Amino acid sequence: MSVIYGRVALIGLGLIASSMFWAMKRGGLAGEVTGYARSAETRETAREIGLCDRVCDSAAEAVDGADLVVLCVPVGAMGAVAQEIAPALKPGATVSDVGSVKKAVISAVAPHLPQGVHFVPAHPMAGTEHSGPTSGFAELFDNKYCLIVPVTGSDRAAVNRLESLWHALGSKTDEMDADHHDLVCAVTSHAPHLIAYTMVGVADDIRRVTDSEVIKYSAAGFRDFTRIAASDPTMWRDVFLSNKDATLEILGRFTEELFALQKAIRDGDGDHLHEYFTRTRAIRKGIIDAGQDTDAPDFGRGKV
Ligand SMILES: NC(=O)c1ccc[n+]([C@@H]2O[C@H](COP(=O)([O-])OP(=O)(O)OC[C@H]3O[C@@H](n4cnc5c(N)ncnc54)[C@H](O)[C@@H]3O)[C@@H](O)[C@H]2O)c1
Ligand SMILES: O=C(O)C(=O)C[C@]1(C(=O)O)C=C[C@@H](O)C=C1
Repeated sequence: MSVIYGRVALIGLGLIASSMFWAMKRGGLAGEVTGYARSAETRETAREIGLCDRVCDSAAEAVDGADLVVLCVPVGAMGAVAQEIAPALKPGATVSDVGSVKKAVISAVAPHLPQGVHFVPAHPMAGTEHSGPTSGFAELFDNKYCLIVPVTGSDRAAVNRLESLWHALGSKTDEMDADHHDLVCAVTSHAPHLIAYTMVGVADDIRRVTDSEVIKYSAAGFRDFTRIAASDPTMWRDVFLSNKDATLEILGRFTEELFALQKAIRDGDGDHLHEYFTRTRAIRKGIIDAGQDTDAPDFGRGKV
């Protein structure tokens, strides 16, 4: 593959930025990648592990001369970071982000960007429960979607160039508007995380009664919940506070359905439970048939 941006700056050196860096190196997609993180400890770790060609001690220094700047900080920090880097941005540069919420990030970032700088928000639908500079790996984005959320007046050439970077990082891309993005992610990612956090919290309360049995006897189902519930607290606090409306809408529907299932159990309404579980099983089969569960081992195929 060939160089897509001469100079890329990554602001915030955690899971997503480090994975982008290793994937850019894998494909030779950037001439030079600079990086900046707020904490001196993170910058030191980045230097030690060779994360970024040059780790800078200020955000302004990192973005100086960059053709692409990617904001990889928690959603609640995006506005302040945009304000900090704005005076140092090169005219004609593209600013993008990888935030899990789009409407709030666009409102926080766009007002700070000078004329002549292109803003192309994006969101890779890929991650793990790990965070920090040592957690990234080049394959994270392979076969995953990256959602591109152009803003009003986004320059087409800048959007296409960013999409070509995500393709070269291994991802498929789709474009959508911010409202739609935030609703889709509330369903597919944000509400599920809150449910996992809650379930693990409930188990932790019960553990005090049953000693360590909850962990000792937990099989795959609960363990998967604990993986999700181990995700970074700062990141997820910011996601819920920034995608309030869509998350509350989905949680409202979730609660209604939960109550209906609760009633079916109390009433001994097996038909209701069976129909419901048959419908959800078909959804899983649809995902696998569409080849979208790239993490699923073969045991899933053909059996559901
Ligand atoms: N983790 C995921 O699964 C995932 C997936 C897709 C998108 N995202 C989004 O990507 C972004 C980064 O997430 P991550 O998982 O890489 O997080 P992370 O916690 O691994 O890394 C965040 C980095 O930002 C730095 N940081 C925090 N505040 C800062 C500030 N004000 N200025 C400069 N640096 C600052 C932290 O020190 C850390 O290095 C978030 O907006 C998140 O919503 C995360
Ligand atoms: O795989 C995981 O651990 C994730 O939580 C990744 C996940 C998701 O919910 O799918 C988390 C947040 C994102 O913004 C995008 C992807």
